[in-house]
Amino acid sequence: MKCFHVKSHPLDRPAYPGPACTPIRALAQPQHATTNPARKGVGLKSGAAISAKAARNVAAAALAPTMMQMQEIEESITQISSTPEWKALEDHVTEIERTHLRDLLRDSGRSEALFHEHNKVLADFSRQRITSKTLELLYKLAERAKLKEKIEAMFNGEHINVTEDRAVLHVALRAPRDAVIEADGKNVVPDVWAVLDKIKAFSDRVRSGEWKGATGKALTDVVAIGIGGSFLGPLFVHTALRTDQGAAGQAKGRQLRFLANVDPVDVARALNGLKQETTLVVVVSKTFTTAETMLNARTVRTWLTTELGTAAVAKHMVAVSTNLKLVKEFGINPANAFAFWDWVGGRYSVCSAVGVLPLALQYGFGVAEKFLQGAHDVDQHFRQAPFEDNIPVLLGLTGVWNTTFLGYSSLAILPYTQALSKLAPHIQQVSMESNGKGVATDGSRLPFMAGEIDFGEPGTNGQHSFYQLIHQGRVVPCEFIGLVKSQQSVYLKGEVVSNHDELMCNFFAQADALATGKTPVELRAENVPDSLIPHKTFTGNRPSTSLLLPELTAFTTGQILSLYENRIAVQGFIWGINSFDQWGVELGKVLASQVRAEVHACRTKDRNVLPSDRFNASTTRLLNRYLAGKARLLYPEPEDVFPCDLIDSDTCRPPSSYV
Ligand SMILES: O=P(O)(O)OC[C@H]1O[C@](O)(CO)[C@@H](O)[C@@H]1O
Repeated sequence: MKCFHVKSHPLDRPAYPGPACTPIRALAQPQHATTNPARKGVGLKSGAAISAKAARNVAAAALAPTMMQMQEIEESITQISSTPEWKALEDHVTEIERTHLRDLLRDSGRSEALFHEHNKVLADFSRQRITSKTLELLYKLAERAKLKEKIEAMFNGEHINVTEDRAVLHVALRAPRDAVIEADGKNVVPDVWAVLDKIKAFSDRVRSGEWKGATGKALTDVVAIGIGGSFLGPLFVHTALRTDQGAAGQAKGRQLRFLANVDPVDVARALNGLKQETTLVVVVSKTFTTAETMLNARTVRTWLTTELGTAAVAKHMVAVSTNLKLVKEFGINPANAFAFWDWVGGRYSVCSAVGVLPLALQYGFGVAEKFLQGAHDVDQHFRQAPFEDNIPVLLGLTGVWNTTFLGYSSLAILPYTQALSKLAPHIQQVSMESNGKGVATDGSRLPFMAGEIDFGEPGTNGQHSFYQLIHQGRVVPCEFIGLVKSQQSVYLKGEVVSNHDELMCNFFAQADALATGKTPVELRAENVPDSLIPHKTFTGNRPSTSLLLPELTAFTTGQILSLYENRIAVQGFIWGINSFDQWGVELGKVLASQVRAEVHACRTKDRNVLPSDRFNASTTRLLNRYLAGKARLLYPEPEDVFPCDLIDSDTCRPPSSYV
């Protein structure tokens, strides 16, 4: 195995040049009020001790009208946990604790009322620990939290992302061409469709072979470089479509791969077996400053240009970003850049060029468009259906009920199809980066835990992994997703059921097993020895929701995406938090850059030991062990011109002339 060393490109910016990432402090936090970075120069003095109310007023006066509207919405409800509606739900918990799902499920009228359907998406909430009274109380909480108004504020392009002073309009990315959705007084839909049209034209040219690489060959393979929201959503959709017959038929002879991790192992895996002359690289980064993505982009650019020459970048590299200036500085022709906008959050960007470009290159624009239509379909349902019949709202409300009131802090996402194996990783980011917050939108500290811990695996694999815990250990609310029809049909003559039926038998059985459990009485009736009865007893009463869809296509994949995105928004709106910023991610980035500076100093100056005052004793010791290790690699001084040489991985050193 060889590794290669990459010289810096003349067009590269200095390392990690992004704006200083000062985590925002709460606007209205009494002891820590400070400047809102979204409105430079109008904040409060750091450390000033003022009342929360005064802070809100000063901050509000300095904010845009749309942000003030949002503040007004919040004004009457902060904190949601001090309202009578919240208290009523807390009191209701004792009533629910006296019930058991085993009994609740005997009431067929209740079950009937807890089924909801939208455009063939069937949702069964009957295995949630709820009664009609629970729902009534949750609707009252939603009213108190101004859920309806907040949903409207989102669709109307108000700046509900208050800490970044931005609209949150990913719903506009999947709106039909003739829709009107305004952000800051401008209809954004024509801009969205201008980019979609550009993607269609470009992907048609690449797929037809009209767009040729540097050696005149058609580009059949695509490597999409991006991380977080610039990776997980597109990977989820690509994984969902790979075995869909309609989509797969469009992808014959083509490959789509992703490179996310800055780990050189991921580079090696992503490029393994690919030929530069038939590869198109899509660099996907909203900011175009993300350290991992930019290093990977430079690495792959070197992989291309070493083989094909510098001019090949024009034919082999395109970009998706909101930062077209940096795209140009990187060396990608702006004509080959696909824009999106700051009103699209990274984790909500799969319906922008972030997802649509790689998907259109792989499956054709028509398939990608169906995905957008599916997401739009559920957006419409979310905006229009009464809460009592609104699947994303009910998913969100039951999520709040489970997490906040019943105290179950996690959620298992359990699709019974391998094609949805990347749903849980995507939703982990959407949910946990959105709702993993410790402060309300006004900056006051939350007196309760927001957010939930999301994880999941496709059934039945998960059953042989962590289901023991969810059946008998901690209570983990589950979301089961099943399909009536599989993407692949297999039935072996003589088998009791088809392969898909076998899979789905588990889908139905698991939800009931969790709800009803198994009692000692039942076990005795089955002659289970007394010594084993405690081990085989399952208390049951473990909540779940089942979603049943007709099949998994581009359209229904879009529906699933919108169900989750909007469910997560509902939870954030109820908790009174800003689900659309991610300041928590920044702290780690800042610390990583301090470590990077020290590692660089050690590598370039052949300094063996870190000065002891840089980090704590633990980190210093670990870093010293790392720096002294076998993988030690000496860098040339920065001014050295360093050709892209392959280095032997045994010594992991560049050629001796450069050391
Ligand atoms: O698209 P970018 O700007 O490279 O950012 C990648 C990801 O980094 C984050 O900012 C933090 O993980 C995400 O929100 C985003 O999706």
